[in-house]
Amino acid sequence: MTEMPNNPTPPNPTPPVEDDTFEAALARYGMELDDSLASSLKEYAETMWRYNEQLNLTRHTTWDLFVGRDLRDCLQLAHLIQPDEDVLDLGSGNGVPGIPLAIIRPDINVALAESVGKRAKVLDELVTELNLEVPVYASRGEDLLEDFRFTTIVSRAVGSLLKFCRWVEPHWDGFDRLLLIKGPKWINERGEARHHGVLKGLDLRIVATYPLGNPLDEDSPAETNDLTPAATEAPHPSDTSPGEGVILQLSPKGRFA
Ligand SMILES: C[S@@+](CC[C@H](N)C(=O)[O-])C[C@H]1O[C@@H](n2cnc3c(N)ncnc32)[C@H](O)[C@@H]1O
Repeated sequence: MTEMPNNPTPPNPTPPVEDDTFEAALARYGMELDDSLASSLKEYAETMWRYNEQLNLTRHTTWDLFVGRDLRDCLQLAHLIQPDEDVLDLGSGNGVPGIPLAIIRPDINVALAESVGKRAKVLDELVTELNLEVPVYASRGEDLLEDFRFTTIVSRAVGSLLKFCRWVEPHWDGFDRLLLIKGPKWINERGEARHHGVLKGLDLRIVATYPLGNPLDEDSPAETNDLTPAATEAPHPSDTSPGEGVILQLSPKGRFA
């Protein structure tokens, strides 16, 4: 007769793992992408995560974070760019938003600027591996504006509004507008920028707002499938809830009437 163990193995306390696949995360966030676009974006994330094992590029290493934060920001941004624009991603780091933007919008020209040489080298290898025609500059983005012209500079998680305005202030002839992806703290950043007078002569508009929460979290703001940009007129700050992401557009007054 087989002896029963004294201490039988307890039931596995780990809760059932959610379906952690790209496709399941897209469905959770209500994003419908065509198969070839989804496959290119998935390839980007998987390749970037592989490089992330050698060099710290991102902390967004689950499909929920990639889809809910990185991809959501990039899809919002993609709606705001006109065909044929020359776009610079300033402070590209892991390639967000520039690389997904180049994949989503093959009709525009995207370049990446990354000031840390090792990261720029990895970005260069990454775009080569993904067969993307995206130049990577190992340089401070604002310095590139001495030699190149862009229609739009895009950026996420690189510097406060104050810092950005100071960096690009001497270079407004080198580009038409800035599109900055920001979280709820943008209102404080605007206060700081105003306090230092760096917004004088500039138009600041909110050109997109969208919920940041996880759709599985009941406390998070309601998710919508509407990826169209929100109003182009800046609403009152209280119109954006604490859980919202925004895209801010800055341009010299009167440039975009
Ligand atoms: C926190 S990471 C953000 C990366 C990515 N944009 C994202 O949203 O995940 C900021 C990156 O910007 C780079 N950086 C900071 N200032 C820069 C500048 N003036 N020009 C180019 N790169 C810059 C840093 O080296 C770093 O890799």
